Amino acid sequence: MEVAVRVLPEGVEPVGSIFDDLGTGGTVIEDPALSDSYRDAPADTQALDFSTEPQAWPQVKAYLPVDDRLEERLQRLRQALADLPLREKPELSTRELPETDWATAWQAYYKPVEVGRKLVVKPSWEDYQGSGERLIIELDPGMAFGSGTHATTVMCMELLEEYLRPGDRVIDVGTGSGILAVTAAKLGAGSVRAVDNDPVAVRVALENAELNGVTDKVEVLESDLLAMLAQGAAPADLLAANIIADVIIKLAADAARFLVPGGRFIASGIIKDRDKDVRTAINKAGFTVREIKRDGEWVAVLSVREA
Ligand SMILES: C[S@@+](CC[C@H](N)C(=O)[O-])C[C@H]1O[C@@H](n2cnc3c(N)ncnc32)[C@H](O)[C@@H]1O
Repeated sequence: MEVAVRVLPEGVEPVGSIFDDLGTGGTVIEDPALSDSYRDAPADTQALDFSTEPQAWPQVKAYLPVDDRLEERLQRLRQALADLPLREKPELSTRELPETDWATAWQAYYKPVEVGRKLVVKPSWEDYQGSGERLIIELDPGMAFGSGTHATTVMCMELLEEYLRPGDRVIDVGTGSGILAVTAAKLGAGSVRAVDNDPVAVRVALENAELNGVTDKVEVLESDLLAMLAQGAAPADLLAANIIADVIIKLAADAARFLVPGGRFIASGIIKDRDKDVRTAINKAGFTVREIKRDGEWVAVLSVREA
């Protein structure tokens, strides 16, 4: 059930706290004043629907399961709203929504994506009828980043296709769904060490390694960047990191330490305004930039560790 409370601006936070206490697990705030401030803004706000004149007060919405606790929760909500010391009483409305499996609704829009010359990313629940020439990366990204549809992932996969050599020892930093780790294994890497600081990503990456039958090659660890990969452990021939510019800058010196001379460093997640800063850090860490890929706002950089 959608529960909406229209309230004076100063009541938005208190209403949010009331919803928190009810255990709604999050709220939506629709603030006409905020929408008005976007009204004259250009291009990227065009998706907002201004077709109906907004009422003056903001609205706080939350969602409750329709179960035997609903009536008691609504009663507590009404009481808490009545107790708020506001100049005007908030207005409460409720609306029952059709049952949808929100957690999996996105799956309907996730289809196989061909990447580069030799790869295809296939959702685990979809069929793919290709010519049989592409390597299939089976994927269920769940709550982890890395479905193969983001420009940064695609550019990293294309660079892997181009620069990975059979038998390479690979490190994938910020593995997310494990998409780059699995791609590396399928392209012929000898071993892949994948790390992420998000335990959900670690679990999902392992599941995807299993789905693709590459657990003999892919190891997944929870780690802040390279912290859990002991210094002095086997060096790598190729290191990929699709995170964000600031993290790549922080990682560059360690990446150089982990790579053999001539080792390749694929860095992405770089927004184009930060491209120069990242390349400066990469050069300073002892790499020579060999290739730069761009797609819209995003940049990926392939560099090689100098001898
Ligand atoms: C943009 S996603 C990339 C996922 C996947 N590698 C891809 O190319 O699609 C970045 C991932 O880096 C992880 N990450 C961010 N900061 C990190 C850190 N300090 N150490 C390890 N992983 C990190 C995030 O949890 C996220 O899963």
